[in-house]
Amino acid sequence: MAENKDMENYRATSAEEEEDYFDNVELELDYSISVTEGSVELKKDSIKEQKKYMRDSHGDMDDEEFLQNMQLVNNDEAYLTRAAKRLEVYEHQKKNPYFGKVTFRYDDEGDVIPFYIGMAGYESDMNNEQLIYDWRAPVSSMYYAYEKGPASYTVNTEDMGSEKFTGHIIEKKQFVIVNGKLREAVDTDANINDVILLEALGGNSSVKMKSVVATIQKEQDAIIRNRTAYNLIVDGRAGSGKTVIAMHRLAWLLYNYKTLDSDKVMILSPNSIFGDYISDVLPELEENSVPEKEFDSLLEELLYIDEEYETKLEQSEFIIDSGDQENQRIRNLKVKSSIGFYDRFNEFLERYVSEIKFRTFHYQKVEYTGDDISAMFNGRFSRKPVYERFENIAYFIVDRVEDNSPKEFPEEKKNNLARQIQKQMVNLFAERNLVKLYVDFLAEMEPEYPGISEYKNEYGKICYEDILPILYLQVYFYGCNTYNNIKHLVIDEMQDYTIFQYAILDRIFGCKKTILGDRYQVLFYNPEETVVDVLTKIFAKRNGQGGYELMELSESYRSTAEITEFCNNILGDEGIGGNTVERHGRVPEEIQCGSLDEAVEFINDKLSYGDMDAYDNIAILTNDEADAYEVYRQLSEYTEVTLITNQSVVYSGGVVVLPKFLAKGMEFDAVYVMTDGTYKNSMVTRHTHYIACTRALHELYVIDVMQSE
Ligand SMILES: Nc1ncnc2c1ncn2[C@@H]1O[C@H](COP(=O)(O)OP(=O)(O)OP(=O)(O)O)[C@@H](O)[C@H]1O
Repeated sequence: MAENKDMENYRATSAEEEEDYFDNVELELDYSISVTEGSVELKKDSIKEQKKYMRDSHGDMDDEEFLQNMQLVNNDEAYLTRAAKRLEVYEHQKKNPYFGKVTFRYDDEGDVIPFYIGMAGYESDMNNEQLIYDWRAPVSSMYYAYEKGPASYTVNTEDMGSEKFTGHIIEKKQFVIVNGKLREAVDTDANINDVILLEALGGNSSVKMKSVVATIQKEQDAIIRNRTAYNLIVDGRAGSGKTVIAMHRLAWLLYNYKTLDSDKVMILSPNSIFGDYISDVLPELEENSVPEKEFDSLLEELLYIDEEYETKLEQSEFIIDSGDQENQRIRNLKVKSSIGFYDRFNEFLERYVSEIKFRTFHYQKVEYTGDDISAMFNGRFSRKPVYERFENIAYFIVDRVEDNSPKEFPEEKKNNLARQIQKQMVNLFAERNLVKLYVDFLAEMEPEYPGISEYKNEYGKICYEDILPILYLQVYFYGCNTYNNIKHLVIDEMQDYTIFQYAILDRIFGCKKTILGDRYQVLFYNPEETVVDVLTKIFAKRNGQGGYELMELSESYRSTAEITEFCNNILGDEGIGGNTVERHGRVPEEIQCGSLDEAVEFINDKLSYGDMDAYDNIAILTNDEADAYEVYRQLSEYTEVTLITNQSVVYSGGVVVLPKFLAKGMEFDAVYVMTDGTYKNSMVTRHTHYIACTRALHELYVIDVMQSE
C-alpha cells in the first residue's frame, strides 16, 4: 500500500526538468574545470617561486628549514598530480556525466532525494551538493539491485560499523548520453532496461575489454558488491560476463576498502594476450591497473629444483595431439589431477612427516632432545602447516633460552636465534630431494595405478602434471612469504587449474579471493569431479577460517541467440550452456573444405566481398600454431592480417589468426573456427570446439577441413 501512496504523491520529473538538471551539471562542471585550472596555475607559480627561494637562500638555510621547504614543494607537486587526474575525470564527465537515477523516499524522515549515478562521483564546487554519485557508492547499489518499490542500502565504514537505510524507490531512470548530449531519459521499472542493454551488446567487440557500469545486471551486481565471502567462487557460462565482473569487482573493492591499494591486488590470468585484453578496464573506471601474473611464471619464480620441466602449453599440446586416445600419459594425467590422488599424497606426506627424526638441540644450558622436538612437532603444533611448525618450535625454544638467561633478549637476537634453529630443522628436509620424495610416493601408488610412476615426457622433462605436486611439496614444507603483501587475488578462467594448483595458491595467497570460471570450458569434463568440487574442497572453512561462497551466472551476454544455441548443441549432455539474451543474428554456418588452401580461399572471399566490413575484429581460430602460421602466410598475400602466437603480448584487433587455446577469455565480432572434421568424436575436441565457438559475438563459421588420406 505504502508503495502505491508513494507513486500517487510523487510527480515524476519531466523531460524538461531532466534537461535542466543536465544543463546545470554541465555548467557546474565547466565552473569546476575553470576553478581547478586556476588553482593549478597558482600552484605552478608557487612551486616556481618556492624553488627559486630555495636556490637563492640555500646558503642561509639550515637542514631543517631546507627540508621543510622541500616538503612544501612536494605537497604542491602532489596537488598538481591530483588536480590533473580530477581534470581528466571532469572531461570524461562532460561527455557522459551519469547514466542512471533513482529517486528514493526515506522511511524515517520521509525525505525524497534523487540520486544521479555515474562512472565517477561529482560534488558541486559552488555549493558542495553531491550532484552525481559514483556507481560504487552505497546508495548506487539500489540502482542495480531494485526495481521501483521498497529498497534499502547499507553504508559500511571501517571504523563505525554499518548502517542500513530503508525506504522506497519512487522513480528509476536510465539516460542515453552521447558526446555530451542528453539523447534520452528512459523510465525503467525493470533492473536495467532491455533496450539499452541490447544496444550495448549489439555493438562491435573492441581490442580491449570495456567497462559496462551502465548496464550491469542484478545477478552480476550481487557478485561485484559481495562483502561476505572470504573466497568468492563464480561459476558462469561462456559470455556471462565473468571477466568483466572481475574487473568491476576490483574497482568496487578499491573504492570501498580504503586500505586496499592497486599494488596489493593481483590477477592470475591465462596468458599475456588476455592480460593485455583486460588492461584498460580499471583505468577506464578511474583506478590504477593491478599487477597480473600467469601461473607458470609463479612456478618459475618459486620452484627451486634443478631438473627441467614442461610448461602448461607443452602439456596442452600433448593433450590436443592425443585427441581421444587413452594413452598411458593421458591416464596418468587424469589420475594426477584428481581429488583422490591429492588426498593420497597428503596422507603420504602426513605419514612421512610424523616419522621424521629430529636432532637434539643445545644452546647454553638449554637442551631439547630429538624426541622432545618430535613430540612438539607431532603434538602441540601438529595442526599447523609444516613450515609454520618449524617457526613455532623455534620461537618456543628461544623463549626457554631467554627464560634461562639473566637478561631479556632484544628482538633482533631472538629472531636470529629462531632463524638458526629453524635452519637446522629445515636442513633435515633440504637433505631430502623433493623430486625423490614425490617419486617414492608414485612408486607406492604403482600397484594400484600401473604406469603411474612415469613422470617425465618424451624429451626427459618432468611432466606438467607432476611438477605441480612437487611445487606443492615445496610450499607444504617451506611455505612461501613472497606474496604476503597481496590482500586480494582474482583468479579468472578457474577451470584451467587443477587441485594441486589451488592447494599451492591457497598456501601462497592466504588473502581473500575472487575466483571465476566455467566448469564446462575444460578439455576433460568429468561430471563426478568438476573444478567446483575441487574449489569447494580446497577453500572449505578450516578451524573457523576462510571458507567460500558459490554463485552462478547463467545468462550469456556475448553472442547472438543463434550462436549461443549452436554452441549449446556442441556440448549436448556434457554441459549446460548459457541462456540466450534476445539478440538475433545470422545462423552459424558449417562449411566443408577439401584442404586448408580451400578454407583460406573461403575466408578470403568473405573478407574481400565486403561481408565482414561491418566488423572491427575478426578471428580465425586454428587447431594449432602450425596451422595458424600456414593460414596467416596464405591470407597475408591478400589482406592485412596479424598472427598471434604464444609469445604475443599485445592484441591490436583487425583480422587475426591464432590457435584455439590462445583465444581463451577473448571475443571477436566474427569467428572462423577450423576443425579437422572429427571434433564430434572426442570429448577433448568437442570441448575445445565449444570454447572456440563461444568467442563469437555476431557471426560464426565452422570450417571442416577434411584430412587427406
Ligand atoms: N551487464 C553487461 N552489460 C553489457 N555487456 C555485458 C554485460 N555483461 C557482460 N557483457 C559483455 O558480454 C561479453 C562477455 O563478457 P565476459 O568476457 O566477461 O564473459 P565471460 O563470462 O568471462 O566469458 P568466457 O567464459 O566465455 O570467456 C563482453 O563483451 C562483456 O562486455
